[in-house]
Amino acid sequence: MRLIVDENLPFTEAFFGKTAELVFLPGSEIKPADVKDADGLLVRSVTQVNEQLLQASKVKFVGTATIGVDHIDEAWLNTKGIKFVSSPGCNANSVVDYVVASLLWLALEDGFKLKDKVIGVVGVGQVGGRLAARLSQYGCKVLLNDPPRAIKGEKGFLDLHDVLQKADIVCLHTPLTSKGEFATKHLVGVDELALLEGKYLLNAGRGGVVDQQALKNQIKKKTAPWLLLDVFEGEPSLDQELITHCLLATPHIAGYSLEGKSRGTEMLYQAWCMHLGIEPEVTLAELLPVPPVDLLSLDTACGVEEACRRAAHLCYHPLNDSWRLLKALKTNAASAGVYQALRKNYPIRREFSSLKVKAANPEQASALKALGFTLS
Ligand SMILES: NC(=O)C1=CN([C@@H]2O[C@H](COP(=O)(O)OP(=O)(O)OC[C@H]3O[C@@H](n4cnc5c(N)ncnc54)[C@H](O)[C@@H]3O)[C@@H](O)[C@H]2O)C=CC1
Ligand SMILES: O=C(O)C(=O)[C@H](O)COP(=O)(O)O
Repeated sequence: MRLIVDENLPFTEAFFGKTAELVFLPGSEIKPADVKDADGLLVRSVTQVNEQLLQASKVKFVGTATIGVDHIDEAWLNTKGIKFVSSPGCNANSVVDYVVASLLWLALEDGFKLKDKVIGVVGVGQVGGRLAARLSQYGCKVLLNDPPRAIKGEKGFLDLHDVLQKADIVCLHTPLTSKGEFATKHLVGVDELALLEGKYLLNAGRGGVVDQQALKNQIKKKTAPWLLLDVFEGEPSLDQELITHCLLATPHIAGYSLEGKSRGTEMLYQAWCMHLGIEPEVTLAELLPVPPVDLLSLDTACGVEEACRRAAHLCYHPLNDSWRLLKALKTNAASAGVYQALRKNYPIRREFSSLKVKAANPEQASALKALGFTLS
């Protein structure tokens, strides 16, 4: 068995080594000649998997270690009987950690309490659902928009414009789709952006969900929302003018916790074993290293939100990623190269749940638990 593997998938040797010969390639450079004699292909979001790539190959198994599947022509794979698997939810906690860490930073910088804000969540699936749960348990008022769920009769959802009007902070967590009743391409366009003036807009879904040109026009008119963007239209190229305007701009790394990326590999390994009709022998639990900080012990002098912020930023501070991106873009005009290099050399980052926190009082304990930390 021969597997072509994106070199940015962690633990592939440990998971797949006994079952196949592995050929590692940069994901954006995988070509038809590379996959011609392969049995399987393991990718991330940067490989377009379609007829052009696979028509002359004998690949019978394609796996993406990502939640998003907008880089995969699933319909074509289906017609060819090629087994396709994605990794639903693999890095959802990582994205939620990213959002929570970002909002706690924002609250400090802009002088508000996160708990006092109304948060709109657009797209209430694995990511949006977990984000909404954490924030509402923390005490925020959370407004939800998800028409595909609402139309099935599920309760608790509002119309998009209602959410944009009523929320102080809007977080986008839909997939990118361009067909069908609920297509999300440019879901946030001129009219929606007009409702967001003076508010905060965080996008950690896909860049194309926001009409970037409309956003840039709004920036010129000084009516744009404050932006926290992890994803951009046209990646890997980045619009430097837009990035300069962002409060936080990160190179599509919201899902890049070690746990999140590795869970993707583990999910593909389990699907590959099933495809081969063998029992999985390796688990992620035995591969993950011990987290670098064992225990955070908080003092009672630390206020509840400050306690959460300290715990969050001990695990992850989004400003580090934003600073690295801005700095690299200042010294390098080729934004695609900067984007790719930062993602390829991403430092190890652990999820909130990996940190044990000793709270000083019950208020701290319940807020920390709500936001995803493990209480000691
Ligand atoms: N920035 C990053 O690093 C990451 C980004 N993502 C992106 O986040 C997206 C969401 O991930 P999950 O929550 O795991 O996916 P999911 O499939 O569990 O949830 C997506 C939700 O969006 C809803 N939705 C679809 N069309 C909509 C519309 N027009 N308006 C409002 N809601 C709509 C769906 O009904 C669903 O509930 C992924 O598709 C991916 O593109 C995912 C992981 C990491
Ligand atoms: O899972 C997803 O969907 C994501 O957006 C991934 O975090 C993106 O990672 P790459 O595949 O682009 O490395």
